[in-house]
Amino acid sequence: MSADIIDGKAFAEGLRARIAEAVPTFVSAKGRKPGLAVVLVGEDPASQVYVRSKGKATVAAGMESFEHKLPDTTTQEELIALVERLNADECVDGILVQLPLPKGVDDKAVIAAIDPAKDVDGFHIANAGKLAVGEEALVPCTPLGCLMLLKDRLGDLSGLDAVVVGRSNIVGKPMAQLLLQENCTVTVAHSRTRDLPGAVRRADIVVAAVGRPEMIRGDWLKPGATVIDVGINRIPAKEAGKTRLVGDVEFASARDVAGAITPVPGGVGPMTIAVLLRNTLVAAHARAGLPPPAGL
Ligand SMILES: Nc1nc2c(c(=O)[nH]1)N[C@@H](CN(C=O)c1ccc(C(=O)N[C@@H](CCC(=O)O)C(=O)O)cc1)CN2
Ligand SMILES: [Mg+2]
Repeated sequence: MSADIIDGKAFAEGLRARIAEAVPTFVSAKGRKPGLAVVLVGEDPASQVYVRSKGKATVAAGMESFEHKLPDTTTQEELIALVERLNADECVDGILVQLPLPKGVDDKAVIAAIDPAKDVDGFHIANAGKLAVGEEALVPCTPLGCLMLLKDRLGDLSGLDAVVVGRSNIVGKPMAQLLLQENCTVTVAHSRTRDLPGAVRRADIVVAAVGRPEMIRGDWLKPGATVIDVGINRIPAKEAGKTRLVGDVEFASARDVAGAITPVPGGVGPMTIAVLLRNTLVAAHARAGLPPPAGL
């Protein structure tokens, strides 16, 4: 058996097109574009690439992009002062502080300063709490993107066994909450789980978000399982001095056992930015007292 490949890049392009079609409704109602402010502190090369992609995607969707690039000498107080200015800016519907932040800046304190209504990353504890109790919330982009791919592939998830490998606040925990809301039986596994292959083998749905290159192997999987690989790990390639990207799942062996699998790159990654745009439009509508945009 060879698994179907879940094309996250194509799904993300479709979602971005639907967002671009929905934006004019907001513009006609409010007389301005929805606005997303992205804050980058320091010179991390990967973060610079992600921030540039977010800015371009925002403009391509017909929204306003406000980029704030600060030196890595920026203090926590200075960063929080900027967040507070963005909270007060009526033209800003979404605020995103790119992670990781430089050493010495406490990301928890910075995220806590963001107005929860503008928290398009869904990282604020007010949004995390709402998600946990099943209230309307802004939901972290990567897990919401994973859920969209799962529902597109499987339809109703009710009653399925799901394992989430990884318990981060950004992916693992919100992913587990989203799957619970879909009536899955959810196991959250992590580095101290005693029998990780056993937990994975029981699952119809595997979401891998541990940050360990190719850790989950094909012989751990239940035949026909749907595998969502959140890992983005750069490892040395065969050619000297070169690197390649791999996920947390060993793709070659998993492909022979799974029913469907996301590739790395081109699976979950592109969904993160598409869902960010979706969350920005959702936040803009909510702030304006408009009904949520349909079909997103
Ligand atoms: N404030 C935030 N910081 C970070 C987030 C986040 O959601 N909010 N997520 C990651 C980085 N990230 C977006 O910020 C991101 C990572 C990866 C991709 C992506 O499309 N990856 C490609 C591969 C890219 C490559 O070739 O290197 C893929 O998987 O196909 C998009 C966004 C951490 N910080
Ligand atoms: Mg993790």
